[in-house]
Amino acid sequence: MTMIIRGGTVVNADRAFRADVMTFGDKIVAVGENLEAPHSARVIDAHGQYVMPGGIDTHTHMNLPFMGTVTQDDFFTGTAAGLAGGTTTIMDFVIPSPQQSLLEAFHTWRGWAQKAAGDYTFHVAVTWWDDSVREEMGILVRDHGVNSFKHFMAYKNAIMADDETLVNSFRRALELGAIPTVHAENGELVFQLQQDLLRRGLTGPSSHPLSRPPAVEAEAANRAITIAGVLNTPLYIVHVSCAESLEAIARARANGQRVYGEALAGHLVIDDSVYRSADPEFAAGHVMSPPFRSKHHQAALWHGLQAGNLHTTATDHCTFCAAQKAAGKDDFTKIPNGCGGVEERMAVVWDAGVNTGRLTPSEFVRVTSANAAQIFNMYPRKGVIAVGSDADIVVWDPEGTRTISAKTQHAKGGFNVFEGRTVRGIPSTTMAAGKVVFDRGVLMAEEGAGRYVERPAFVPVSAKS
Ligand SMILES: C[C@@H](CNC(N)=O)C(=O)O
Ligand SMILES: [Zn+2]
Ligand SMILES: [Zn+2]
Ligand SMILES: [Zn+2]
Repeated sequence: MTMIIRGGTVVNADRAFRADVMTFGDKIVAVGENLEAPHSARVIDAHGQYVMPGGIDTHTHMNLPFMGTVTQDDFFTGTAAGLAGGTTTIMDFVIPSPQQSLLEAFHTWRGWAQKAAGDYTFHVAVTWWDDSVREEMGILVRDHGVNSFKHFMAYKNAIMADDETLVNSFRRALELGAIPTVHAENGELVFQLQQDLLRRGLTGPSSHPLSRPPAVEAEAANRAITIAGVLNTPLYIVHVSCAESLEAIARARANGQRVYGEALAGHLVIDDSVYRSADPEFAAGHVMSPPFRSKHHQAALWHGLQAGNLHTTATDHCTFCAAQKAAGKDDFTKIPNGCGGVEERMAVVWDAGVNTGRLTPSEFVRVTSANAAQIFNMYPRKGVIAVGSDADIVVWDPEGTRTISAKTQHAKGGFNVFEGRTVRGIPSTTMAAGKVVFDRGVLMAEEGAGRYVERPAFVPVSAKS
């Protein structure tokens, strides 16, 4: 099936230019002005609109068993919601329990993801260490297209990685040409601050941010950066939420260290006043880690994106409904951590980034798609409108508006942290693997149409000779 997207302005990370885009099957086959197309081609009118690479969300958790329950969105509903928002690839996480085989967990997650409507790939978490973990990391890189390994420095007594695991795993990742990534919070400090708050009877959701102050995040970010520096490995820090972590990243990068940072759309526009709401259900709905921060930290994150010390935007989409969140109504440490956003990310970043002049359209593409594709070695298959690239394309209406609400969202969970926010700049059409999956408000996601995206290891040049 040939499709021709006519009359739009193509926006890649490097430039924006007037061009038609023609696709055949799941690939882009031509980009240029006034393209000749077969009469049978389906025409998509993009006049007055931008034609951009499909979004890549570097951080989601569909179907995640966590804190005694399972997220509301599975791989179908979660990827379908992403397609409705212009995100055509998600990067999710395989999270083995301590002592569980990484390979066994990988195959379990692969099974869950069969129903995905959009493309997906996995970071694999290293939650424990012995020689078998070392061996299986090699198999995952060599045979299964994994090139990133996640480490939770938080979640003591659950999936927290201690320094022995961090150092061994970082070293192994370097050997394999894979990149280590971290959830940077000092899990011991969080645990003890939580116990202090509970002992004082401060059991409500407003205690959540008090147990995870910025310094608790920055300590772990600094530690991960130091370990990576000593071992000479690259490092990707997920959901950077505070100025102090950003300072650590900026310092490391200024010293030539290869450190990347990720900002969540929620952290960019929502502040910590949500935890002081008189409605505990509303406050609990915003419990995620790291917590939403003050506007001071939000400003720092925007500066980080503009300065090139933050590279990607993501969501950490990890949805729980009110009944699930209520597990912690008498003890905030039992509130399942996580919020949604996979559908709203691109419109929120466009509205708060491009409409305010913080980001150009090309910089928007850089932080919503291209950088993710390059950092995780999916470029130019993903992250660019170019001949030979996947036909993952979002036609973007810069004047279209939408008021975000749980009532109209496609994700499950019945709650939306962006509730009531009106955004200007929304997808009018999303194409995934050459198929129109979202068009003028109508979602046509197909269960199982999504593909697992293998990501080759980064092979040192010397090894090629
Ligand atoms: C478990 C997962 C989702 N939950 C969260 N961020 O609060 C994460 O920590 O990234
Ligand atoms: Zn995390
Ligand atoms: Zn996460
Ligand atoms: Zn429920």
